Amino acid sequence: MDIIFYHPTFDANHWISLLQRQLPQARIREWRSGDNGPADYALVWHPPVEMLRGRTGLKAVFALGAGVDSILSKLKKDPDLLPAGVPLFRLEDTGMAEQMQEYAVSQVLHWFRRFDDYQALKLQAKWEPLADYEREDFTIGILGAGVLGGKVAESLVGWGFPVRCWSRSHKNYSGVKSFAGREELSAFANNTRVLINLLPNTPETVGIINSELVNQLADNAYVLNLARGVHLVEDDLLTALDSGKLKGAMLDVFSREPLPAESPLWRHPRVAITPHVAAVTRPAQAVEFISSTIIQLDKGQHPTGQVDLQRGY
Ligand SMILES: NC(=O)C1=CN([C@@H]2O[C@H](COP(=O)(O)OP(=O)(O)OC[C@H]3O[C@@H](n4cnc5c(N)ncnc54)[C@H](OP(=O)(O)O)[C@@H]3O)[C@@H](O)[C@H]2O)C=CC1
Ligand SMILES: O=CC(=O)O
Repeated sequence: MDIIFYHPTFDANHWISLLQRQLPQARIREWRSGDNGPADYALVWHPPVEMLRGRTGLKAVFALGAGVDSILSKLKKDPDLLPAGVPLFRLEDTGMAEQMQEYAVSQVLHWFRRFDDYQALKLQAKWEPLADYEREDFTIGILGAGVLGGKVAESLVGWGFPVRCWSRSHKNYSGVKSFAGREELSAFANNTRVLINLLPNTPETVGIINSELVNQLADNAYVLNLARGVHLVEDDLLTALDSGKLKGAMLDVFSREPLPAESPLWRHPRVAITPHVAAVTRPAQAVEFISSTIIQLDKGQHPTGQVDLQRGY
């Protein structure tokens, strides 16, 4: 079995040695421009078109992340990016769910315990105990209830918050109220105090966090965007923060990354920012998932993780 690997920034030697341990029989190499040698599987992130063009003999391509929007948007512009008929797989969890849980739980607790207010008071040297928030007034609404959204929901249920989720199809997560489809989006938003986004970037989800949605949230609501910048209409967010509808926002992802220095988001006192680090690819866990998927494919089985190219996730 031949495997080719390409990532613009990852340490290819490290990945190849991890893969080799899991798949000792495989011949694994870093792909470089001009390499037209044999390949059964390709592991990629932002692959050059030349890498996969015409490789119809591939058994699968693996994206080295959870979101495949960058690959699918390039594919629209250049159909040679992925050989027709070859399945595309993405990383399912591989350590990202735990990171998303840490991020979401810590930020929800930060807002729930009013650390944002205490930080503002501290800057004025004011000693002022504030009234506690009640959990029943702190409904958490999670947009996207898949691999990552489902796990984040589970962890927030564990902290005793009322949790609801919104997805394409209804879910049956313990302690979580499920809403599905556009027709239930308003009911989902109504009374949501903390809106967490874990949707994939598809034509249906772009711009979903806009004035219309935000105005349906509870008053003094918060937005936590962990998925993709294009989901959020940044001007609508700033308007809602300035009008007082929203109390705060924490953003990990932006429509332009790195976020340009002139963006007003950097300077807004109630916006917190991290540089797209909510959940990073963990090589050892990713390699375990990819190797096990390869073994299942080689046995003619149907592993999970295949991207539906029509649906876009
Ligand atoms: N900031 C970061 O560091 C990272 C961000 N991400 C982002 O998180 C996203 C989610 O990842 P993951 O949980 O693995 O993805 P999944 O594919 O497992 O889950 C996606 C969820 O979104 C729902 N969904 C998709 N389209 C719609 C729609 N049109 N209407 C309603 N619901 C919809 C799906 O519904 P259904 O279940 O019914 O199909 C599913 O519940 C990734 O696509 C990526 O963009 C991922 C990793 C790191
Ligand atoms: O944003 C990261 C990903 O894996 O998707």
